[in-house]
Amino acid sequence: MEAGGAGEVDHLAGERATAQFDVDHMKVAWAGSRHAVDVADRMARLVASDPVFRKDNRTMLPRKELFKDTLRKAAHAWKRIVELRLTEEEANLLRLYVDQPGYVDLHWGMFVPAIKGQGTEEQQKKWLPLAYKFQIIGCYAQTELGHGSNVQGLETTATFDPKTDEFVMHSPTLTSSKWWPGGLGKASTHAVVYARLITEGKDYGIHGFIVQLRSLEDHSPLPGVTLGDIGGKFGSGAYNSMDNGVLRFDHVRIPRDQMLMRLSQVTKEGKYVHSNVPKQLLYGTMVFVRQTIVADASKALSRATCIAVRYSAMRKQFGPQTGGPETQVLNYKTQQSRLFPLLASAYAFRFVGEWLKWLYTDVTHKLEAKDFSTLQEAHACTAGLKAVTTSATADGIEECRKLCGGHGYLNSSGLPELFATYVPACTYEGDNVVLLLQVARILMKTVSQLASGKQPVGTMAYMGNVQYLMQCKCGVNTAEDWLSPAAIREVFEARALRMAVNCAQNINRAPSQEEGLYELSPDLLEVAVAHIQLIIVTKFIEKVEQDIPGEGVKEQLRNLCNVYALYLVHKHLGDFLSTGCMTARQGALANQQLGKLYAQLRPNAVALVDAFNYTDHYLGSVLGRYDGNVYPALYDEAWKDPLNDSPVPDGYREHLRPLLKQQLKLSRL
Ligand SMILES: CCCCCCCCCCC/C=C/C(=O)SCCNC(=O)CCNC(=O)[C@H](O)C(C)(C)COP(=O)(O)OP(=O)(O)OC[C@H]1O[C@@H](n2cnc3c(N)ncnc32)[C@H](O)[C@@H]1OP(=O)(O)O
Ligand SMILES: Cc1cc2nc3c(=O)[nH]c(=O)nc-3n(C[C@H](O)[C@H](O)[C@H](O)COP(=O)(O)OP(=O)(O)OC[C@H]3O[C@@H](n4cnc5c(N)ncnc54)[C@H](O)[C@@H]3O)c2cc1C
Repeated sequence: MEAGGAGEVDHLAGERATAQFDVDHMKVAWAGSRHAVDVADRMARLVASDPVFRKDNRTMLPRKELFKDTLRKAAHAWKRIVELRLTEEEANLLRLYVDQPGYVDLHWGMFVPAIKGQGTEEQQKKWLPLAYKFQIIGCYAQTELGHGSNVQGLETTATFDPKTDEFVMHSPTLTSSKWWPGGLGKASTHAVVYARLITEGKDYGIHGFIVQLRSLEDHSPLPGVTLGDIGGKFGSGAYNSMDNGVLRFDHVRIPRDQMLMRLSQVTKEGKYVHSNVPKQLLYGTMVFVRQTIVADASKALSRATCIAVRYSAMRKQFGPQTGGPETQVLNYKTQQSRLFPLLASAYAFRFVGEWLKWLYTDVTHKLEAKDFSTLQEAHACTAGLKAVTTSATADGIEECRKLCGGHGYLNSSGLPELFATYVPACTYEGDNVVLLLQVARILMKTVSQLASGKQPVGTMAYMGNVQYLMQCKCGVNTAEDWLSPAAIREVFEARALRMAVNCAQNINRAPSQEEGLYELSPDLLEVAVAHIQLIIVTKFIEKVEQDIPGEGVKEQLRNLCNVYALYLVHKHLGDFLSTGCMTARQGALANQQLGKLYAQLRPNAVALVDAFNYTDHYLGSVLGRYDGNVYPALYDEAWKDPLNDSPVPDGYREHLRPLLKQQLKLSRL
């Protein structure tokens, strides 16, 4: 927990004293409201003080024990949620702070939303109460051994039999085996299974079905159902607590009313009826989860930067040539230029995540009123932001590990496990490249419609300003000019639009649209990234323009926003120069200003990560401790490794002793 207890020394007190803003108010800005800070605080402390939720031994547990530990924690969490009558908000936070991937994530995160989004009212009435009380455990079984990205390529079949009013679920090939769903391997009793609907001899494509997989009596797989875990995954601990599973059906029968029938129905005679709604609503659960993944990116990156900032403030290496105390590594300009953009990105992702949640809620309300006009915007924003934020976060966690030097490589730093747990976010819920290509295709469509005078809306509205943005010149003359939000916004808009228009022109030169899209797909990725970065920068600017209480809080956020934007200008300078948005001199001025911003951020760095309000339990890092007392913690942690249980290791008698004795004999010859 945080420092302040009797006898504790705050080794970072000096750093905290230099902060130029009110940390308590920054906590509110980060969490979204005073209420959010208070609830999070209570739940984090509840978890941290409960011995069942201990996790410092997690990377040393063999897989079977780790899995059992996950079941124990999930059951205990549920017991506490019921005993304490926690609200949904409190329960979600409690699960977050337990911080161990497990079947409950998929049960609450995908199974329940899939039924809510795609089930009829009657189906929701039947299944949701069972799920809410954990009388059934569900997962989301979409991906197969042969196809994940290409959902329309899935092979599992659900063939309607009008004689018995049932669907027959079948896995016709090895590649049709469901493969990857979390919670499927060992825990789930039910799944929402995506399969090709076949009725009256016709294949109507992919639809969702609720299928019971295991007995509710003894948990054994039901007849015709083959189930198992797909095996160990990257890293120690990490995502290995999750039972990602394999599932095969051998002509398994389910009642007709277990097809999720909100979007389309099959009558008892076998007639297929599609409601008058876009087919893409079938992908609604993925859109929902992609939106939550953006919020999670800021959590993961803020954890990593919290560890790296605190440790860098405490770690010292080298000193002035003239002697004197050694230098805190956080004072090295190279350390700042690697770390501060990541800190700024954590804040940027937090605020764009907040905005995306608003967008998602708004679109959901419109869909309920049968207004589908914002579906494309929701898809483009969730897909693109999921891709850009998860890739940057995965890279950022690894950079934080390097920023902590050798100690960052130890499991006790928390960073290897954080990375191993986080990195599949670049793949699940849509491979990032596949998702960015979706965004790019929508951008290409928007460009092609500009000539007809159709005005783009939402986050693409800037493209309507094509006449101006295609020829405008950046007005920056001094480094300080880069502090203008209007100047920043304009270069990001001009870069994104010009890249999109250039790409569209190149595609038009190809023999066919399809060939053009295929040949230019690497360029299309960059077009999508430029557009999504514009959204993140814009939402950060808009956040800073709001009324933000607390001494110095707005100034710090403005500084972080400028760091984020100018770091991107520096990193993608090639784009900005090649599209003619700015000159090389203006690029140099941006970099000059970035250096000044880092210097202003430096005295606030530790307080800016304190504002995340993470307990030591949640951080799970000896390097990121609130009190900065790193060395005794590192030293103590080493002795907890099972290898140190005895001074002479197992295996000495069989493998070391004979070797050493033989060397002794040889030396006597
Ligand atoms: C409290 C919450 C806690 C949450 C905790 C969660 C923990 C997470 C743990 C991780 C679990 C992981 C789960 C999974 O991974 S589940 C499996 C996810 N799988 C995927 O994401 C597959 C990706 N593939 C796809 O989405 C589609 O196949 C793809 C979009 C790539 C292609 O679709 P399709 O074959 O239909 O073809 P098109 O590209 O031609 O698209 C046709 C039109 O549809 C539009 N479109 C596509 N997707 C969507 C969408 N989602 N919404 C709206 N519209 C969509 C597309 O733009 C095309 O439009 P046009 O016809 O106008 O061009
Ligand atoms: C930890 C984890 C948890 C998961 N949980 C679930 C779950 O609960 N439920 C579930 O149903 N699924 C789950 N999945 C599966 C996940 O959704 C898929 O792995 C993901 O959608 C990627 O699909 P794929 O594996 O088929 O990759 P592939 O599509 O085979 O990707 C391989 C490579 O091909 C590239 N590629 C593919 N298509 C294109 C294209 N059109 N253009 C250019 N490049 C392309 C990709 O960029 C990638 O580099 C999980 C996966 C992981 C790793």
